[in-house]
Amino acid sequence: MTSQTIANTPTPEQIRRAPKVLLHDHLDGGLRPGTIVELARGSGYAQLPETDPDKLGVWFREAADSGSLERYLETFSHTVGVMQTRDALVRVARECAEDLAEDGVVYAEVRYAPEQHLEGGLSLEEVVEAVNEGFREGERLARESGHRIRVGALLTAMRHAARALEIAELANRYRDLGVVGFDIAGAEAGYPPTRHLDAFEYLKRENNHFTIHAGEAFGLPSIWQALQWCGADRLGHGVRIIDDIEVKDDGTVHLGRLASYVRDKRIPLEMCPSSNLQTGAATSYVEHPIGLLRRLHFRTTVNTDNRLMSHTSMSREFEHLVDAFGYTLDDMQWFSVNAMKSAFIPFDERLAMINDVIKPGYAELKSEWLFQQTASTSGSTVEEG
Ligand SMILES: O=c1[nH]cnc2c1ncn2[C@@H]1O[C@H](CO)[C@@H](O)[C@H]1O
Ligand SMILES: [Zn+2]
Repeated sequence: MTSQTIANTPTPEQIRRAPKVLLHDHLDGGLRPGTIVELARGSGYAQLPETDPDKLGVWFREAADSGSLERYLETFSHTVGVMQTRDALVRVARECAEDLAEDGVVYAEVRYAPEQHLEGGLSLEEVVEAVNEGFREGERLARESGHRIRVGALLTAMRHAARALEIAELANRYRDLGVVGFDIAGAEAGYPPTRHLDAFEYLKRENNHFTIHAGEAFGLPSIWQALQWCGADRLGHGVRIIDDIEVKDDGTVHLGRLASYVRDKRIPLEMCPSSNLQTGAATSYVEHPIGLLRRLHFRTTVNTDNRLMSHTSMSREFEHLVDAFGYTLDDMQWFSVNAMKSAFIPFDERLAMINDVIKPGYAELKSEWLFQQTASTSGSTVEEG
């Protein structure tokens, strides 16, 4: 191993400081346990399984660790349950932006389903405006404590419900006003994305952007529909694309037509390793398809999905991947640039984030070893030649 590769294996501290880009994070999957307890107390929500924040955090992680997407999703009734007022939404969104910024995320697209936050009498518009306000506050507070982050919202429609067109119209109305795109989420098996074709066709006519949760709890047909019937710009998870890739005994790799299409068209895959382990979409970090997909140069990105349920953060996801695959700061930069290229904000802004924020951030981290080595070993590892 050369000194360069030793230095390039990032420490947890470097991973945290590295500029990271997050495309797949659910607002209602990332609350601080302490906030849930306080919001429940304030609103009279009495169904929480624990009222001690630490125990509640453990409860979410364990309950979500069920091996099935359906059971994983049941835990959201408690977070959604305390997000029914304007103040609660502003607070949760503000803390989300602050927590991501603290973790070194410089750009995030955070999604939630407005239709799930109407029980306290808010309108869809009031929900969107409250969340946007929280994100703006969080960005400002982050800046005051020395972090820079930009957060855009994705509006999600629930795939078992029938409000997708309405939510797509909402996303279009709030375009350039804090909302950057649209998504569908919820149980995948039995709810193919083509159920919501009208919403996707509407968004295409409006030149708007959308991603679809596909290839998580269901396989290739779901990915195929999301791309070829619905026209998704990105795939939420998409891990099952691995079913269309054959690795032969001699190490050669054969891609089926769909996997080839995904790679050739540079379709971004929003991969969420820890979440996949909990829902049974993958068996371990080492065996997670992200390793192969990155090697094969698919447009792979690293994401959190639900920081609360998966007890994770962007830094933790990268720590797991560094452990499993020996990734370096160069790999981290590759994932981050991939994610930024795949964001739903305008091209010039993506480019500026890549050239003026992400690349300089990694260059700074990557250069640190030069100075550390000079100071600590004063030339003892210099090779003759
Ligand atoms: O990994 C996932 N797959 C599918 N649906 C999900 C996942 N994580 C969260 N949600 C669903 O998206 C809603 C809006 O944020 C959440 O309430 C949850 O039901
Ligand atoms: Zn998700």
